[in-house]
Amino acid sequence: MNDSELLAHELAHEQAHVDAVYARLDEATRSARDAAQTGRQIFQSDRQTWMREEDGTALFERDAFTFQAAKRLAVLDAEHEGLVFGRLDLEEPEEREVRYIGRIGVRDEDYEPLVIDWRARAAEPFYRATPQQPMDVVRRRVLRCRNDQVVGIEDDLLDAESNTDDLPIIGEGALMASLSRSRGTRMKDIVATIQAEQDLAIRADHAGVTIISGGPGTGKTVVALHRAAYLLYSNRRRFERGGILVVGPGPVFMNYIERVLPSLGEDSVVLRAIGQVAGDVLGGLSAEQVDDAGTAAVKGSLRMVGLLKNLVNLPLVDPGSDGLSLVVTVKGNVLKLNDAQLSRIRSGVLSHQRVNLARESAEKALVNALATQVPEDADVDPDAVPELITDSAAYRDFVDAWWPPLSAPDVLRRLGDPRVTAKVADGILDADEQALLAASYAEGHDWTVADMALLDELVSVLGPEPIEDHGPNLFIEGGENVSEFVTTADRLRRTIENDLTDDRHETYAHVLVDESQDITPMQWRMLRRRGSQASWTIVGDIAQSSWPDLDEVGRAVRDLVGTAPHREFRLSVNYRSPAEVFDLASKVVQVSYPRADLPRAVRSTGFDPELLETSSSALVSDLVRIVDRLTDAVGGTVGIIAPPSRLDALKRLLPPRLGTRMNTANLDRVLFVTPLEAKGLEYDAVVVVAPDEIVAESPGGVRVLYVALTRPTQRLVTLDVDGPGAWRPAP
Ligand SMILES: Nc1ncnc2c1ncn2[C@@H]1O[C@H](COP(=O)(O)OP(=O)(O)OP(=O)(O)O)[C@@H](O)[C@H]1O
Repeated sequence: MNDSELLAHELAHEQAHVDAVYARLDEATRSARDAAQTGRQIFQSDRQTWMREEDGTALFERDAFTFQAAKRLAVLDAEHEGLVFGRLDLEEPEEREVRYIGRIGVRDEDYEPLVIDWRARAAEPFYRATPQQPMDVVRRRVLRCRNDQVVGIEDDLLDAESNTDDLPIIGEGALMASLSRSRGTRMKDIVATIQAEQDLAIRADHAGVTIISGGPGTGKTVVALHRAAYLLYSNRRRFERGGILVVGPGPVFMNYIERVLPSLGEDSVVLRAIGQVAGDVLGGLSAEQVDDAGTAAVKGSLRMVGLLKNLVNLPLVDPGSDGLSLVVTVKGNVLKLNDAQLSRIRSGVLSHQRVNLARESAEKALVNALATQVPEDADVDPDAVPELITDSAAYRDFVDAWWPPLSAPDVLRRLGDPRVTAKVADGILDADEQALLAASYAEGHDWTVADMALLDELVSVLGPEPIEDHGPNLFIEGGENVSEFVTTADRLRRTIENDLTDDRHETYAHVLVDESQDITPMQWRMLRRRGSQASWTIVGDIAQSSWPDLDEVGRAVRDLVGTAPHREFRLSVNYRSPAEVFDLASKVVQVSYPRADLPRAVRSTGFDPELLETSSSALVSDLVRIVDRLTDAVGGTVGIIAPPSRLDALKRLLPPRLGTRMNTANLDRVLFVTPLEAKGLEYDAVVVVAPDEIVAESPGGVRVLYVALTRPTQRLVTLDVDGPGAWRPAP
């Protein structure tokens, strides 16, 4: 057989197995549908009985495994590259064993595995076996499928000693083939080509804190997402019920990664940009806008904790020159509390209760203090005094102004008044920092990402705002959906048990934080409220941090770890950047951050980065030419990474001029982002506009330029404006 006959023969052979898997799944889908139907009928015929989905399923235990597979198949994303993607040929003492590996496990009628779930122990050798330690694997085969058709095969021979006459070896390796494919606007899963060091991090124990570090392009994000899928597989009860939260830097990034988990058959993980995390206690409020570097540094700092406490304690009512006072007349007796007495009552109550939960106690304390002033010989029934006080208009008006329910946004907005900021920030922020803070809350400002953590902090200091009680809602919507029925009942029970002392944070059993080097200390506090009982996966690279104080970043993670069990993994290979590009990027970052963890780039393209120059007036026309050329040169995306001060103008001016040369499909391949928005993303070709301005405009300086330079998978062009560029490394 010649090579192409051999390939055709092998493809046909693998296709036969894949066909058998799909046939079995069709059968299982039918039986799953019948099972759901029967379950629903039982549920509907006896609505008084509590019916759990598991109980319904138990009726069909004879093929529960395949039933589950069919259920999970329903959530598998259509964009993935095939349900079955791998095959292992193992040398067993008796005979050769063949194992097929896939996104989900499937068994035949005799309960024999047709496909093993990639997360199962039996699939481990697919990822871990090496020629040095073959783990009994003779040949590892990656199958490339388009829908249910096998279209390609890539083999690795792991045990060269073994007799492989019956095992032909095809292709040049799956990893390289996968890395050189064009990138689209969505991240793809790597389930067919996970590397051994990545596999260790994915399958690490769930308890405590798992830290995954590594330079740009080492697969930290994609590994973290596969870890979420692995945790659900290995401990589904705990993590599906308790929930897994994945936090990333911004909405563009969240859109970029959102398809990975569905392509692995998982849709129960909550993905949130850091500006959306506090939405659970803020009525869904979220933010995308970011502050300028100086303001962001102030708002992210732990010093805000003390400042916000001062803010909450600052009375809302203007005390006037004589200070606050409360005067009530009861049957001709004048009762009075002065400023100092009122302050004492306020701090006494707040020493053990939060503002929004303490109004009742504060009123009790006020009434007691006033009642003791009624003379003993007064002509009043002592038991009637409290009611006489609380009925008086003077008392009611005073209490409403002195102790109103406070909303976190209203409280934070008070910082827009420089006099308020000066009072609460005295001894905490210097004058310049106070001015930045006050200016950022001036009339008409929008909430920023950093504000979300401050609002969250305020909610936890204030306590939840009292909500109007309309009584529990006993009507369940969507009654046919059995699992929702249970969830609604659970929620109801929780509300009754926890009542008002509940902070209403959503909490999770596992929290996975990506780009953790950019999480500010205030944001860590916000995240920890969502994971007080959780285990954690923390992913990041300090050398890409845009936060000015790197020690603070390290301290925040150490605090989180505390005494919990923890483990660290370092990923050492850069799968994204061509060696030519990464060589330049490493030289740039090392100048300002010599400790940067630099991975080894595995690919080279033969194209050196192009370091070009232009002038402000020629910038747009030069960019048009460059982008035009790059869209021809690469099959996927072209990213234009520009400093924030230039981005809007480029977004406006460039597309109309590009449009005259390109069709719409090509225009969709051109994307405009700031370096901060580019975090975690990648493009086939990248133009970094005005690198010196990127350094100057970002709190992280050169580290943020490093992020921009490490985004391309194939071509890099830098474009200095009005000068040769101080950022360029010495030749
Ligand atoms: N084992 C693998 N097989 C195929 N592709 C991989 C593998 N590991 C990583 N990649 C690819 O390398 C690229 C970089 O991965 P990822 O974005 O997860 O890296 P990262 O470490 O988070 O990068 P950064 O820190 O720069 O954001 C992605 O295109 C990813 O699909």
